[in-house]
Amino acid sequence: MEAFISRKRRRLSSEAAPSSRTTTEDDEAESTDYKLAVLASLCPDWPQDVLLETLLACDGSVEQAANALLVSASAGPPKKRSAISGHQSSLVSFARPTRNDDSRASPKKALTQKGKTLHVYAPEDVEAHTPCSIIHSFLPQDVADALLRELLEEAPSFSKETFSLFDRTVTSPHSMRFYVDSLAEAQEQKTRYVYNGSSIADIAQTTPEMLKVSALVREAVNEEIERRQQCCNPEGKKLKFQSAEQWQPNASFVNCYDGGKQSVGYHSDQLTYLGPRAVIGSLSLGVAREFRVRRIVPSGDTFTADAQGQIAIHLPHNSLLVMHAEMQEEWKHAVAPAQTIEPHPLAGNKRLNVTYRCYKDYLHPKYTPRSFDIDGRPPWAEGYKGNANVPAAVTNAEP
Ligand SMILES: O=C(O)CCC(=O)C(=O)O
Ligand SMILES: [Fe+2]
Repeated sequence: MEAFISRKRRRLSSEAAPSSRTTTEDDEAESTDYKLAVLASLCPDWPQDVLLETLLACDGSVEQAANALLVSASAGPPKKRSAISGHQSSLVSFARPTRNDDSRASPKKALTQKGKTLHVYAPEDVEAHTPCSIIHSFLPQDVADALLRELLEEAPSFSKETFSLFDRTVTSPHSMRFYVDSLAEAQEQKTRYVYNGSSIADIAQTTPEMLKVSALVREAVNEEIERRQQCCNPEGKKLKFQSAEQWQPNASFVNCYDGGKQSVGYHSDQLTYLGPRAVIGSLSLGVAREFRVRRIVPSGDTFTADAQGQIAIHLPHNSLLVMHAEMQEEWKHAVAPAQTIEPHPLAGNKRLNVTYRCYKDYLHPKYTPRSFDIDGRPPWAEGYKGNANVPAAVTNAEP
C-alpha cells in the first residue's frame, strides 16, 4: 500500500530516503491513483468504477468530482451495485490456456473495456486473466480461526494514514501495521525501515499465529511460483530480474477494513526492500471483499492507467492470493469500498488481511549510493553543485 497516499503518514517520521519513484511518467500515473484514493475517502459510498468515471468526466478535478457525486447523492442514494459480486460462472469459455500451452505467453484478447469491471471468482479465471493465483479454503479452519482471533486483538493497535486536501486533513479509509519476524531486528530497525521516503516508526513483531501460518504460506507460494513459471511464463523461465532464490517471508503489512466503507485506493507496492519482480502472499480473513486489479499499459511515452478496464477478484474468508512477479511493475491493485457486506461470525464487519513479504535487508535505502559535491553538500542541500555520478532522481530527492 506504500505508494498510494502522499508523504504524510501519522506514524511516520519525516526522515527521508530517496524515493524509489524516478520518472515523470510515474508521477503522472500516480497522481490519477492519488486523486482516486482521495475521492474514495471523500465519497466512500460510491464504487471505484463510478469514482473513476466521474473523475475522468471532471477532467481530473477531485473537487468537482466530489461535488458532482454529492449533488447526485442528494437526489437519491448511490445506485446499488453488488458489493461482493464475483460469483459469476467460470470464464473458461474465453479460451483459457492450459498448463504448458504456449498460447499463454502470447497476447490475449482483452476481456475488459475501459471503465468496465470484469468480476472473477474461479481460481482458473483469476490465473488466466490476472497476474495472481488464488487458493480458496487455504488453512485448516481451526488455524484460520486462531489467526483471525489473534489479529482481531491486534487490530486496535493499527493506525490510519492521513493526508491533506483542500486545507483539511483526510484519513485514509483503512488501518494497518507493519510486522517483522525478528524482535531484535524490529528494535534495531526502528526508524530505519523506510517506505515512500519516510521511516516507519511503528514496527511490531510477527505474532505466534502469523508466524505459524507464514510457514504454510511460504510452502504454497513457492509451489505457485514454480507452477506459474512452468505454465505461464515465456519458455517456462522466471522473469528477467525475478529472484532465483526461494521465496522466504519475513515481514508483513496487516490491514484491517472495518466495514464496507473502508478501502484502499489503487497503488503498487513499493519495491524498496522487496526488489524487482517481487512476489507477495496475501491472506484474507473475515468479511469477503473485492480486490481490483488493472494493468498499467505503456502507451507511447507515457503510462496510461486503466486502458483495459479493471478486474475484480472476489476474496472470501481464508483465501490466499498470490501476487506474482509481474504484478507490482505492470499492474495496480485496490480494495474497493463495498455497498453491502456479509458479516463474518468471528470478525463481524471486519476484514483482516496479511500480506506476507520477503524483505531483503541488503536492499535497504541506506545502501543506496549517494555522493556529495566538492564542498561536502548532500544532493538535496541548497547550493549543491551536482555530480555526474548522481542520477537526477537522487539529486532531486528530499532528505
Ligand atoms: O487488503 C488487501 O487485500 C491488499 C492490501 C495491500 O494492497 C497492501 O497491503 O499493500
Ligand atoms: Fe498493496
